[in-house]
Amino acid sequence: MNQVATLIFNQVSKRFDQQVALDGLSLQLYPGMVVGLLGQNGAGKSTLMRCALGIIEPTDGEVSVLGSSVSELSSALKMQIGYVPQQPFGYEGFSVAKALDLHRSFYPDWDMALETEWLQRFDLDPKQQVQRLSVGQRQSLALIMAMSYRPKLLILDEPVASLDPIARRKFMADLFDLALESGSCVLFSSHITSDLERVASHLALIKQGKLVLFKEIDALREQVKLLTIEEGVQLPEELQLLNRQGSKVLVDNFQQEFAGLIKAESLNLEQLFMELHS
Ligand SMILES: Nc1ncnc2c1ncn2[C@@H]1O[C@H](COP(=O)(O)OP(=O)(O)OP(=O)(O)O)[C@@H](O)[C@H]1O
Repeated sequence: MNQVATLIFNQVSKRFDQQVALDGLSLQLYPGMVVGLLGQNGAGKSTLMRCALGIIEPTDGEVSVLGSSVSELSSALKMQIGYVPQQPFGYEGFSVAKALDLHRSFYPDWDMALETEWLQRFDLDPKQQVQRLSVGQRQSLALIMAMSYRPKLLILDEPVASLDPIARRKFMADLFDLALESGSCVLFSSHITSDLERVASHLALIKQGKLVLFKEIDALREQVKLLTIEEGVQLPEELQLLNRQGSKVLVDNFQQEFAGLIKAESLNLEQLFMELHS
């Protein structure tokens, strides 16, 4: 790939006292990717995102964003990054319109038409006071604020957790369109595997701070398989072992049948997640 990577993690570790939150994690994301980040509670998803934003510093390793070390990002590059945390965020005492006015003033590339369209999509009333919005409505407002300047890197920490199913579906579909249209790279975490399967171009799976799988969603079904094998069978070298329970073996990079293989099953994302953690 000749493009400049939007986000690079190079052997990044983060420890909080004795707690290892990220463990030698390497990852490269490029424009147009919509990357779903999946992992158990406490796996390190938020820590990864906060390192990518420069909110916290890694204990070891390097993070670079849009070609610059994250600790030395210029103001111009910072304006190319959008972020919605798990729990947004201030603007109490403001109406939705006033909050947007203020937020917009920081971003010269703000797309007013996009803002208006998304206010309507989320059915947000510009006259409503921010502190009277429901949790889901606040989340929607935070999303509009993070997306309306069409950032090159958009980081969303469980963006749809508080949205109702209709708003969630719409949001996910729009997110994908927006990324395609503007060449943005999107990194989002979600525990809703069906959303991930539907909209993400890539899956990044983390377990105890380690990246155990990073793959195009379309390649998952073909290459990640739950194998049942005969006792004592040696696995072919090309297979990458993800988990093992007796004769059941979860592998990546499956290519062809081999002697001693009884069965090879494809898994959906939820099944894969369960098998990886069994
Ligand atoms: N500021 C902190 N101080 C101490 N430990 C922390 C801090 N932030 C995160 N951790 C620990 O690091 C680990 C990873 O946490 P993180 O919030 O990244 O997980 P997560 O995958 O986002 O979880 P969830 O799905 O529950 O949001 C956890 O064990 C957590 O307790």
